[in-house]
Amino acid sequence: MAPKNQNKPPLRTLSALPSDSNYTAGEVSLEKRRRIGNPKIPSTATGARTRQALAVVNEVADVPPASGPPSNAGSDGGIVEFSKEEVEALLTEKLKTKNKYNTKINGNTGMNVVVVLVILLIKVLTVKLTEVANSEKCDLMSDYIRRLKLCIKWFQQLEGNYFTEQASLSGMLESAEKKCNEMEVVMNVKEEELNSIIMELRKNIEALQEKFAKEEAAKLEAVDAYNREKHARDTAEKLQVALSEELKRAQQDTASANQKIQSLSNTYKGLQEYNKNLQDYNSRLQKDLGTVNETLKRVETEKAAVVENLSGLRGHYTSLQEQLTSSRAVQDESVKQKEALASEVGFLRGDLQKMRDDRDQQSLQVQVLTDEVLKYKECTGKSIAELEGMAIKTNQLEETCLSQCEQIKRLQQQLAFAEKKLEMSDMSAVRTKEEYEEQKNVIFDLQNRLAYAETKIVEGEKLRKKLHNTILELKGNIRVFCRVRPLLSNDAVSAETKVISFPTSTEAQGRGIDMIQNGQKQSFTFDKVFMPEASQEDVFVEISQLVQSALDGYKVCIFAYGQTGSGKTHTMVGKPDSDNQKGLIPRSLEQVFETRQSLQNQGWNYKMQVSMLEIYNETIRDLLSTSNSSSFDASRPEHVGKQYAIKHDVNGNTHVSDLTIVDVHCYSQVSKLFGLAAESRSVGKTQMNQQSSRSHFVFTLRISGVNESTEQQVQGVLNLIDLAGSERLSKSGATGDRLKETQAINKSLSSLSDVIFALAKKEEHVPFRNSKLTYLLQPCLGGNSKTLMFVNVSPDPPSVGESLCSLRFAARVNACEIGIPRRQTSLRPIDSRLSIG
Ligand SMILES: Nc1ncnc2c1ncn2[C@@H]1O[C@H](COP(=O)(O)OP(=O)(O)OP(=O)(O)O)[C@@H](O)[C@H]1O
Repeated sequence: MAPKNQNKPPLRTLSALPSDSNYTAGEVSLEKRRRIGNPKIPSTATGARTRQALAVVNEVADVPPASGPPSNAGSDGGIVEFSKEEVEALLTEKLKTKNKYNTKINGNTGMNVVVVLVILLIKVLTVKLTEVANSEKCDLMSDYIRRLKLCIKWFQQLEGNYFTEQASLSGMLESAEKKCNEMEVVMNVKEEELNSIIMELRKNIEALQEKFAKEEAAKLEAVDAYNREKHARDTAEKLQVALSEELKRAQQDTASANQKIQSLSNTYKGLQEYNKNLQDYNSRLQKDLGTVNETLKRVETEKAAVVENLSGLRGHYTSLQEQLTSSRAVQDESVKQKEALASEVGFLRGDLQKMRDDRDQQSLQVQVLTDEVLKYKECTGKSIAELEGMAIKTNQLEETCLSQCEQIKRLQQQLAFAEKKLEMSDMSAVRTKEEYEEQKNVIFDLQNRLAYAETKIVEGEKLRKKLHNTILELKGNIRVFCRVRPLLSNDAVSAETKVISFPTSTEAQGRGIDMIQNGQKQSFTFDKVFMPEASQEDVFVEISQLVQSALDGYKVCIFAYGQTGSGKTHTMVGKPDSDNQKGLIPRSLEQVFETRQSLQNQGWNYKMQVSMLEIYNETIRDLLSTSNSSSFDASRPEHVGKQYAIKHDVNGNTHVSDLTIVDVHCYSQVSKLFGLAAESRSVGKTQMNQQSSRSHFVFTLRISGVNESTEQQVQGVLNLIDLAGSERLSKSGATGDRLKETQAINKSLSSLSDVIFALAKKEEHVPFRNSKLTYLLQPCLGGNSKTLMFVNVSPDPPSVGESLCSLRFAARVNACEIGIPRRQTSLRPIDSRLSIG
């Protein structure tokens, strides 16, 4: 970096200052200073003035003047200028004349001139005072004093001028320095500006260089492109030339083909004309044939006329005979002429003989020549054979050539056809590509829409699940349906003994049931009451939503509760092979598999597992175990060691050890499993429809669903249970094993009832008795699980007591669930039989 003062303007020396008015005084003062303080400076310009000034002094001091007298000599008011020499002369003069007054002055030559002069003046005054008497020298002294005064005055003035000049110079110097500083600031600013401009310019240069490089590259590319284009153009031109030649040939071919076409068309026209002529001819012939036929007819008529004329002609014949004789006379004359001519022929024959002789000689000559020719021919025979061979070969080659030419033509035609085809396929490929691009865009659009629709579906599905669950929750997580079976043929039927009726009031319609016992009517209300005529389908419609909940990942438990023979098995199982009579279990499974199929499109993949067990006398039996036989025997080796222990994990899933769990993919598989289970039940298949079921049948479907696209997972359980029929111990009259059986059933039903009842009341503490059925179902009964209880009722009058028992329990559950306070219900406490342990 340049030093700071480098850019400063050079300071002006006084001598370098311009000669404008501001500096005039300075110049004058400088000149004066030179004259006074610097004796070395030659001052020829001031020589005249010096002499003039000295002249004034010399005139007074009696010094011979060099020029005329000074203008202001002797005047106190005028300013007399003194040069250094004059001042020195003045001092020297004084020293010469008055050396005795001041001997120290020589030693003070270096003092200030003014001080010296003042001292001198004082001394002179002193001398004047002391030596006033000396009148001779008085005048000289007074003159000398006057000049000294003048000199002092001049010096004072000079000094005053000098100070003012110094002040003005210092002011000028300051202003110059100020200006310099300002200038320096301006210069600094300008320098910065210039630096920034330089930077910008550098950047511009770099950008321009980059641009230049790019443009250079672009130019090179353009040159390359130009070269390529040029090359392409050359080849195109060559191609054009070749093509134009081909075009010419093609045009010639076209012209010849046109000519051929012309000739062919001419021929065709000729043929057409010929054909036309032939047709005309044919028509003419047809016409002629007509005319000939007419002529023939005419000829026939004319023939008759001719026969008529024949007689006339015979007369004419005789006249002709006469003409014949005259003609014979003429013939005789002609014979004579013939003889004359025959002699003439004899002469001519002699001439002919001569001619023949000549001919024979010539024939001999020809023979000789022919022999010679034969010899030649023998000689050339071989060559001819070869020639012929060659000719044959040539012919063959020509034929080959012709066939090849034809082949070439055919190939050329094929080539042209193929080229056309190629062109067309190129065009179609371009079209196909365009279509492909369009299709791609369409597919992309569709994919976007699909993704959007899928997200919508997923959202919709979530909403549906939520709403579905909300609806079910509003309906109640524990619901109770009552189903009354129709009277059977073996039921005791009479109009008077009708024990069940259904209220028709708006409030209770479809939900209420009245039962009469001993003339007293008892009313019950449920979520839904199915009358005897309700079909299996009607019942299923009401529970199908729960099946959907199981697919949505909830635990669902549907069971049928009721007295023996009230229709539990009919409701839950029915006749699986009959479309109308199949029960809830087959229908639910059908729905599950149908829904699984439809949900597959939404990305859901379900795994289904089935297990079926029976709880008989508080013993769990695996109905799908292949080792099962028609009757259960705990002592059998295959049954030994299988504990079927029930365990619940932290996730609320139930596991039964050793229980057979089968993966199923369709309803038919489950149907087969039903057959297997039926054979394994404690009541044999053949006895199933005749005997009451004395065990609880638990069908469990575990549903694991994964949706990979939405990364959702569900774990649902569907328990479908056909409970054993309840029976009063007092009524059953059972003893021994039958008594044990009934006690076990009652105990488990009582336990289950207590749990459900507690859940319905939303009690925090759920009672649990030592019942395997209750323990097995426990996770499926509480929390967010959905429970549906069917209370099956028989309309058979002898069953009224049992029916009332079931209805009371179910009605209480229902009343608790829908929030009716316990004291407002007119229901009696649960039947004591349910507490029997
Ligand atoms: N809604 C109905 N319609 C027609 N018949 C029915 C109906 N309900 C039950 N039945 C018939 O009544 C009889 C007894 O029914 P079911 O065996 O289902 O009773 P249950 O309650 O299962 O008896 P248990 O407890 O002794 O097993 C059967 O013959 C059955 O076909």
